Amino acid sequence: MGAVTGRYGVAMSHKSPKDFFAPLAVGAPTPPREIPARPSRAIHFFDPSNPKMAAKVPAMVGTVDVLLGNLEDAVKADNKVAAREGLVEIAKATDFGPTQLWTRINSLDSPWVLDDLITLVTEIGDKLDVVMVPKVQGPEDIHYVDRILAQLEAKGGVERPILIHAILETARGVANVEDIALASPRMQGISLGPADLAADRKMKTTRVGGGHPGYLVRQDPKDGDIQGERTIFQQDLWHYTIAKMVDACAEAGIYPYYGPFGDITDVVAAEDQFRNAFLLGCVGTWSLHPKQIEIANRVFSPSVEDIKHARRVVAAMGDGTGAVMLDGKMEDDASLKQCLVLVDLAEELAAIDPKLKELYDTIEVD
Ligand SMILES: CC(C)(COP(=O)(O)OP(=O)(O)OC[C@H]1O[C@@H](n2cnc3c(N)ncnc32)[C@H](O)[C@@H]1OP(=O)(O)O)[C@@H](O)C(=O)NCCC(=O)NCCSC(=O)C[C@H](O)C(=O)O
Ligand SMILES: [Mg+2]
Repeated sequence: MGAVTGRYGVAMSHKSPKDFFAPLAVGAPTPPREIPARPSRAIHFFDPSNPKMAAKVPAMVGTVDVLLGNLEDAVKADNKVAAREGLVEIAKATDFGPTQLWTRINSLDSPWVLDDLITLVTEIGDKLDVVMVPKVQGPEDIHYVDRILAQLEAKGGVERPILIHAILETARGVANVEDIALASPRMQGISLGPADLAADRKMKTTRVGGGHPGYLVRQDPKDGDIQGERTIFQQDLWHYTIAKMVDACAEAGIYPYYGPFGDITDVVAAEDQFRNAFLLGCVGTWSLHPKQIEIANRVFSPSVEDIKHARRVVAAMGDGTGAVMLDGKMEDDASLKQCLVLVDLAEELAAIDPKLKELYDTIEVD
């Protein structure tokens, strides 16, 4: 098949389904056909060049689903090499048990990223689960990282393919989100990067994620009295982007995440933001401070009430077809499927979280 023309008349070439799943370097591991559903409720960021933070990492193993050594923004330019080397040291010295180890590399237009990839994959490639790539603009960025990872995995003798996670933090990235999600069999997921995205879009916010009191809808005036008391409803600045990202991820069979919530002290609003993302289909969020881990673990685990209801529906639906009445509400094949999303998630989480297992095991279905 010949070349086709994509957006803006740019020539695109086809790849056969067989080639899509072939290693991109001789000796590299075969890319995965499915991305395993591993719990990742909180992706906890730490700066490996910060001795205080680094010292806390070993004790966090088992308390958080993902530990992420951050090399990009929030690490001072003078500390980039120290952060990279610090991550290698921590990874070599730590047994991560059930906790995944991820990294966020520097952006693809930075002078550090090539050394980030070379060092991390050849030194600790066997311990790294996922490489998070910031400021992804389109599938070409994923193809670039995909090929380099394959070359380095082959060079370093890495036996398990390292997965790729993209951050959605440019307007062009949002426009291309479906193509990004489908760009490689290594794609694990996508996170919202609200701070960079706001800047790139020229939104007039100065916060790292969360809402804004000025983005609102006001109740209509009563009896034409525009000066009278009127309720205001603050709106969600991120709804459109998160929903678009969730659809792209669902189509590709990968996982969507909310990103950072920068107001560390406002644990209430952080919980709201995380819950909105959970309800909309995200599987997790970032944690920037230890106090955000507990919030994320709680919000991204189905509640006892949800699981109790879901199991009642599963039991009532028998072979899964037809319609039944439960507590005055109609349940059918489609609501059963929604309930199974929660039941399956509870099982995945219970497998790695003994406290949740105990909690879910005690639920009695009447
Ligand atoms: C936000 C922080 C700068 C706050 O740090 P600090 O002022 O030190 O907080 P505390 O005094 O409350 O800290 C108490 C102790 O806990 C340790 N600590 C703090 N944060 C972490 C952490 N993330 N991991 C492990 N340990 C942590 C402190 O060292 C204190 O220790 P001790 O003194 O021994 O008791 C800081 O939390 C921080 O830098 N967090 C990470 C920030 C980050 O990674 N930012 C980048 C991601 S967001 C982003 O990039 C935007 C996105 O891309 C977008 O575009 O939207
Ligand atoms: Mg960013």
